[in-house]
Amino acid sequence: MPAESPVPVLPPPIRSDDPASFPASVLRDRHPAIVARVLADVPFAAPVRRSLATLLQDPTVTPLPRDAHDCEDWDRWGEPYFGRSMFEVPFLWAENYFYRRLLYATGYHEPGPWRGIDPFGPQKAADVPGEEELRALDALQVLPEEEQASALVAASLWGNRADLGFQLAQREAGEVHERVDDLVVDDTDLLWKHLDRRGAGNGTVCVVADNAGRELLPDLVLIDFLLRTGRAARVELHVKPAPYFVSDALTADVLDELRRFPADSAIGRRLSAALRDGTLELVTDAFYCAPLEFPQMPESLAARFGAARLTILKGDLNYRRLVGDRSWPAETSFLSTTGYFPGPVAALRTVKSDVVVGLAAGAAAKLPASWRTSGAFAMVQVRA
Ligand SMILES: O=P(O)(O)OC[C@@]1(O)O[C@H](CO)[C@@H](O)[C@@H]1O
Repeated sequence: MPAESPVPVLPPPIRSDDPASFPASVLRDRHPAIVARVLADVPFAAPVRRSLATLLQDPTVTPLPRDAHDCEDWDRWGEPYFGRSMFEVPFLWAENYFYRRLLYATGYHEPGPWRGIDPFGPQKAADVPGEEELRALDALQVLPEEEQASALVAASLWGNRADLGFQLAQREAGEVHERVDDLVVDDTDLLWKHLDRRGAGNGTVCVVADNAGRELLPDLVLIDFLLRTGRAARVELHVKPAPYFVSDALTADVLDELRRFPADSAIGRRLSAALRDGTLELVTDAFYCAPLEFPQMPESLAARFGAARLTILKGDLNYRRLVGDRSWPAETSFLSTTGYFPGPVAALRTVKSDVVVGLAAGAAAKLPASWRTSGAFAMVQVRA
């Protein structure tokens, strides 16, 4: 570890026990709004509606029912927390637990007619990119390569606002924030410099996706650019194995998105061909829906990231899992919190939760009070 990046003292994990905090508002206000929307969108029968209501009424963390296929994993992960309130356990853990219980209630994994039905499907379908967005991204191909590169990073970065859980909460609270488009850390040049250094790693770029729809579309166009310009010999697109945080992308969402490219779009055709010949590989892992952070990733993922030229992590939640969902002082170095990651890593994230590292000294104090949760600010951080 370089001298300027000593291993920082670990601050405590973020919890939701302060009623005035952002995490408390997520558990208290956002989760019920998410459940209400699922119940409005999908005609689930009474038992499902009852289980979802119970989940909201009683915040006590309990083991998963014995017929859940992964109950033993959750027994292990939940052991320190069973019997406690979701508001007292680490925030990241509590959120993961909420989504897991929601999927259990709707029978997503269980044998039966509702197996594999995405409870957030109707919301995802209602928020798809329009023809205009597709055409605008398509049109970038005529620009000089450098301009395409910066436009695509910006599109992929700001696409991260397409987070339906976040939008739902803002609408409920009547807070639609002004879109300031401010980058509080911008390592974009470093990102391209690293990718231009051909020969680093095995030529693979891993993209760990976040939201489907409006975020996934620019991600796919960025992937096409990386492949088309030789900045990546192959790309792995990592998606969630099950519905998660409302709008997170699944394999089915990638396929839906590819179908949305106009028939005359070369991008759509190239991406489908890349999937067929393996230069674009879809990857998923149970880790992505587990209440864990990247230091706890399985060997198989660590090996992929370790061999890659670069891993691009999209979104707020991946950021929290990368640096640790803790109350870091904002000036903590990005390098020191990501030193464990097995290969070069870039985070593209609009700031939608309290966790932030890598800011210049004094920079946070100049930002508006709600800057960590408004979604108006963003960061591109790279550890090459
Ligand atoms: O990962 P994403 O889609 O960028 O954001 C996920 C998010 O909306 O969910 C959490 C609160 O539930 C926060 O981390 C963040 O605001």
